[in-house]
Amino acid sequence: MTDDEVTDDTSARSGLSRRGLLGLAGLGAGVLGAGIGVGADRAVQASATGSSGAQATYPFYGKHQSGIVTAAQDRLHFAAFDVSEGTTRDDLVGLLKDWSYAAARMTRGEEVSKSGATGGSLYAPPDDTGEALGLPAAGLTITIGFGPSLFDDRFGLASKRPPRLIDLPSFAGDNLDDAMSGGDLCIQACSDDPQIAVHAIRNLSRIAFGRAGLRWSQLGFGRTSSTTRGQATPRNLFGFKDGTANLKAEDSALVAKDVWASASHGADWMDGGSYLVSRKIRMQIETWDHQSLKEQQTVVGRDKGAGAPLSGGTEFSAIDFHAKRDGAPAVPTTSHVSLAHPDHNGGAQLLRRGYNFVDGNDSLGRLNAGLFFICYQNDPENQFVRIQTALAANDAMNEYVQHVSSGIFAVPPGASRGGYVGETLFA
Ligand SMILES: C=CC1=C(C)c2cc3[nH]c(cc4nc(cc5[nH]c(cc1n2)c(C)c5CCC(=O)O)C(CCC(=O)O)=C4C)c(C)c3C=C
Ligand SMILES: [Fe+2]
Repeated sequence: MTDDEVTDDTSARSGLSRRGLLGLAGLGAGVLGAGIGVGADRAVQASATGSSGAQATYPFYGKHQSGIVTAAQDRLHFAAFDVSEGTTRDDLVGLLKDWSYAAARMTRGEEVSKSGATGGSLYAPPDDTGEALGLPAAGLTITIGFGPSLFDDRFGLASKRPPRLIDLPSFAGDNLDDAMSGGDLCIQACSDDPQIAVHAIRNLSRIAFGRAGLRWSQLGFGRTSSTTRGQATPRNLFGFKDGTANLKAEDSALVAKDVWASASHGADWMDGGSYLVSRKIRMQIETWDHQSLKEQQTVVGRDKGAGAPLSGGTEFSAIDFHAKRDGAPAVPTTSHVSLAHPDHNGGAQLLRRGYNFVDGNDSLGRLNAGLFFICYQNDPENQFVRIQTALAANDAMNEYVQHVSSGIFAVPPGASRGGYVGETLFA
């Protein structure tokens, strides 16, 4: 636990709102009358079995939301929502309170409400869907964000839009699917157990029923970045170590400079928050697999085995952009790491937190696979946009990748104990 986090306790709100319970019922007041267990104090059934990793829990309340510098878990379920027509500002606040209440419980390994999957009325749908019963939280974090569209004229938030929550420009080579992009709200659920991450999104979607609906969602596996020095660098679907030069939680001065938003950035309510950019990047893995090892390493700019820069050394050696091989730069100027490196982007750095994905296959028998890229920063224009502009123009990797979905979200600071994510925005 960092100094910025506070331990969760049970002093939070006493239960889901009536609207949240209606969402769980999926119907109306008649069902409520049938007796959903509002506030019923039944024992939570999540058991404490499994490995020590599975036992990991991260606090929901704190200065920053968990799921940003938290050691990247192995699985992801990411969801974007649109607020439903007719939803008022008060309804939206109610939704954020309900999400925070349920999220705080789930991150402790509890069900979404006290009556949960089996403790309510026999004649009403249970509050919790039940597939996480008996499973530990497995390091579940639930991170909530607000898209630019939330700051239109529907909820009186236009004047509160942070100047750094920009609309992303289009980049060369983009092939974005609008239906899989954007969204008023997002939830990033990460856990070391895929069932726990899916359970979180499924139940938060139910709670939102009538107030917000799922716009798009993405499952991910095999984190493609380390976010702490204690983690081994994982590999992406090109088979390369990914995350070597990532910002790490231990780099506290850099994290403070590059990740956390501050009141001085033009939106007081974002102090302690961050900005999330998501890009679903399809990777032509069959084409890649036909390339020689030399070509693959030339594209990345690193060695495939150890992950060392092509200028020499070991995985964590600094890249020497002046080193020459056969009279040419040892790390090609069009290699991915050269173009993405802070030295070539005015010092810009990102905290990357992406995941591999495989969504079945296409009609030609090619895997629909790639990287669901997620990064956090406090200045998307001068961080993600700057780096992606350079990559889109010249990256040798472009021959093998295509961006198909895009999102940007303001991720507010963490909730105060018993409060809710977004409380500083609506204060
Ligand atoms: C705009 C930001 C980035 C996108 C989009 C992106 C896509 C992408 N990356 C890989 C694989 C690797 N990336 C690596 C390093 C790296 N990538 C970015 C940014 C984006 N990548 C940065 C800032 C860096 C670090 C550069 C540096 O400082 O050296 C690496 C090398 C290992 C590492 O340092 O993490 C790999 C491998 C893929 C496959 C991909 C899209 C599908
Ligand atoms: Fe990269």
